[in-house]
Amino acid sequence: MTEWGELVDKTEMILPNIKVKPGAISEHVIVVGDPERARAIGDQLDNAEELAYSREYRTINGWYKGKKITVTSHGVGSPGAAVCFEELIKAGAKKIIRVGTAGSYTDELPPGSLIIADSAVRAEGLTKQMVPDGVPAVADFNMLLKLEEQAKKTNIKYGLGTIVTLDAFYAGPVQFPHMLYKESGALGAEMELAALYVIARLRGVSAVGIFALDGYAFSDMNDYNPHKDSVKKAIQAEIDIALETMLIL
Ligand SMILES: O=P(O)(O)O[C@H]1O[C@H](CO)[C@@H](O)[C@H]1O
Ligand SMILES: O=c1cc[nH]c(=O)[nH]1
Repeated sequence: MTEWGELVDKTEMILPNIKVKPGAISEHVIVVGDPERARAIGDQLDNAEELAYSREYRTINGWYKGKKITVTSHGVGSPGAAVCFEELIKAGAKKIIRVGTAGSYTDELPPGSLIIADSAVRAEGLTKQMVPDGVPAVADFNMLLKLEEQAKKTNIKYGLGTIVTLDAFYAGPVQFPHMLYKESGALGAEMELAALYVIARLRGVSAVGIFALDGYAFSDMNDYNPHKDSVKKAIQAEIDIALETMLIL
């Protein structure tokens, strides 16, 4: 008897949200929040081709120094980003580097410097619906070492440590617990890394994250301006570090 599954032509299958076919991407994937950043990275690749631009998810294939790389934007916030990470993994992603921006917790890492995140605090809601409390959100150790190896070759300042993944960007009457996390050892805050680390570990793939600091997490986000030259320079530096890391993975 014919099984229902046999009637589905897998070559015609398309992932519902990122709108990419399984197998159409590289195993080496860079993920970024901003579709414009995805395009900018695509501009640095040879023979770049946009595979899809669906919702906030823009996916570009290209070649960096002879290595096939895919770049995808995942938008802002863990739930939407998680959809992207899951579908990228279904499409064939095995080594994922998040190239993001974050707010700093410390004067030792001023705007314009970088954080390489060995771990993320799960201060968001998405992973709580997926795995129990206490499950850590951690980087792949090998990818972390390789990423730091490349960062050391540059003269940009970076810190290696924990980043906090939050859901809210603009505060309400409830204050963000930034000071508590800072005193607990975190270096900065962003909005998607914990989801990436938890999902990568769950699905058996590897991931790491690097962040350009675009301000201080404690400051009033109504004055947020991530478009300063020093931040643009740091974003370019982390893109270069991520691309060079892909060559040795
Ligand atoms: O610059 P990206 O990669 O989007 O990362 C950070 O910037 C966004 C907020 O402006 C959030 O997505 C946060 O995680
Ligand atoms: O989530 C983010 C991203 C960049 N800068 C911040 O302060 N927070």
